[in-house]
Amino acid sequence: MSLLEVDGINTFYGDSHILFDVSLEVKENEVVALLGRNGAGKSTLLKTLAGALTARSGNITFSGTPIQKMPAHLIARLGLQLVPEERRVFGGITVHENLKLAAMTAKKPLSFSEIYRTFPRLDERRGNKGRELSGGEQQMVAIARAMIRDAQLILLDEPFEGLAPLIVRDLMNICQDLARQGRTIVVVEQNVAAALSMADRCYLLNTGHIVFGGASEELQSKPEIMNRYLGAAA
Ligand SMILES: Nc1ncnc2c1ncn2[C@@H]1O[C@H](COP(=O)(O)OP(=O)(O)OP(=O)(O)O)[C@@H](O)[C@H]1O
Repeated sequence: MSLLEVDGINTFYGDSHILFDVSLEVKENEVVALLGRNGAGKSTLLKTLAGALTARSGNITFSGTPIQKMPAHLIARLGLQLVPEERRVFGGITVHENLKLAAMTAKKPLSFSEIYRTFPRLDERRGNKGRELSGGEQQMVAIARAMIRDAQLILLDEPFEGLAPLIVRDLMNICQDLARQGRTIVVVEQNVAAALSMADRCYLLNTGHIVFGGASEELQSKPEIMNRYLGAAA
């Protein structure tokens, strides 16, 4: 059984039908990329998985539990955490305090030493306020918060947006480390090259429909699909 099974979900904003019979699966320890042009429905899909939006039909099973009707905070407690695009790091408190707050809402938080081993940069910056951090460091705090809550599945919405190439590389390494440590990652990213280089598999969304699902190398070997659905982004 896969860690996450999504079967035929349909999501709406009011009357606007955004996701059409979306099905996919994510296995333990995988890094899976969700790709597609602006407006394809990638963020809507992540929000539906995390319970921030409710699908009007279809099923979502996480670790064997049906979650499609569950509120977001309960889904988070089961071990599925969304790291939203805005990062939402508290600027007025330190890195360590940001992590402490996240740990307080966890069922079984990880130790700080474990977190700082994975994020040595945050160890160096643990006494700095959130607002003093670079964009890349804020992204690390956002991911570390999901990790300290012992998330099994971490959904990352455009984690590399606006970041310099060197910090993107650091973050990619961290994501691959997390997968090696037994966590599973789904990443939505406009930086197609970066997403494909870190993902084992990928799904391609076009106007709310899945038009490709398979190994990252398989997609890379199909330039006609890359051009048709990703265009200049590829
Ligand atoms: N709150 C909302 N109310 C109504 N429509 C929305 C809302 N949020 C998004 N949409 C619409 O849903 C569609 C999918 O948006 P979504 O943000 O999921 O796409 P995306 O693939 O993540 O694109 P991007 O990379 O631009 O964020 C778009 O047509 C968008 O205009």
